[in-house]
Amino acid sequence: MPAQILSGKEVADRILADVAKEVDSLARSGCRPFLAVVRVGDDPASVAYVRGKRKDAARVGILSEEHTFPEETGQEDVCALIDRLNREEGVHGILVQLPLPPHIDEEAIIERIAPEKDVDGFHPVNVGRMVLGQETFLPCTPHGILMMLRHAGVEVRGRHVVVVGRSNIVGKPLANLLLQKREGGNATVTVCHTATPDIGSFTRQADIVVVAAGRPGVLTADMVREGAVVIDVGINRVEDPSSPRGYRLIGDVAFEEVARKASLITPVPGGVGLVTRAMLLWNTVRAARLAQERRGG
Ligand SMILES: NC(=O)C1=CN([C@@H]2O[C@H](COP(=O)(O)OP(=O)(O)OC[C@H]3O[C@@H](n4cnc5c(N)ncnc54)[C@H](OP(=O)(O)O)[C@@H]3O)[C@@H](O)[C@H]2O)C=CC1
Ligand SMILES: Nc1nc(=O)c2c([nH]1)NC[C@@H]1CN(c3ccc(C(=O)N[C@@H](CCC(=O)O)C(=O)O)cc3)C=[N+]21
Repeated sequence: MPAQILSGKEVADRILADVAKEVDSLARSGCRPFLAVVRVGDDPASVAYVRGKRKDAARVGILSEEHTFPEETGQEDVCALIDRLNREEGVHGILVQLPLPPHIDEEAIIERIAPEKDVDGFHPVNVGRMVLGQETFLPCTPHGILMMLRHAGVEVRGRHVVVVGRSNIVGKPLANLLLQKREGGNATVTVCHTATPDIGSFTRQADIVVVAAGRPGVLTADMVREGAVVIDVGINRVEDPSSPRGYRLIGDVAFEEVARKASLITPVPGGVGLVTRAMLLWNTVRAARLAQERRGG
């Protein structure tokens, strides 16, 4: 039986409808949510992300501003911009696109962002709060994946989830959220990475496989159990002269063959990425609301 497609569009549209309502309510009290995006260089997945965010923000009435630096920009210039954005009352969310070029100290940049404006949920304070199960900005991609599973009626509790990838922005926080003793969690979680020998021996045991490796073809049909749920996070560029941009985006999963075996699978494009964007705007309106409350509004 070929898999059903778990589309990100439907999930994202629902979230964005809620976000738009919250934007209206904030606007009535004189507050317009504002997101600042900082990009250094031209990482392809970041370019795709920025393009999509701008579109979604405009659609729900969130103001967004992009600061784009050339690849060779130094640490101090990026820090100076973050300091300024931290001070600006009208800026509610700050997102620095990752990865940063190798000469820039990524950790120092993330720590520079005021935690209350860290709509990515990457600041150590927010990561700590998340791990402890406290209220905070949840990282957008892992949170979006939980929303997609819930939307599709996929029960996570008691299931074995195998996550391929352990980055700070996807794999690690996702594994943590799935593990937590609360709604949307309670899974048994295995995390694979480049030091894992024979990843297939783990993914074949999974009820749910999430792939966030950043390499096409990391998950093939022989690596999944019949009826598994497959979530593809990867965003990879492949040349395609027939497409207007000269390239198209594909995920990390060998989609055609895996779809023949899985029960449910997310597409790329049109999957996790769209929901990630919606969760970011969700965090942005929440940051705006919290800022307004702090000012006594
Ligand atoms: N759709 C969306 O919303 C988003 C998509 N992305 C995309 O998802 C992908 C992953 O992103 P990100 O987590 O930031 O990437 P990173 O490159 O930071 O991390 C990749 C992780 O995957 C592991 N890995 C890489 N290759 C393999 C392999 N062949 N087998 C097993 N493990 C492997 C790495 O292991 P090790 O730690 O050992 O190096 C690492 O832990 C990228 O394509 C990115 O563009 C990212 C964020 C959001
Ligand atoms: N600080 C930071 N936070 C991130 O969350 C972050 C990041 N840096 N760096 C890059 C990766 C990648 N990422 C994507 C999110 C959505 C789409 C997305 O919207 N994809 C559309 C396609 C868009 C298109 O076609 O251009 C889709 O899959 O349908 C893509 C990529 C977030 N990331």
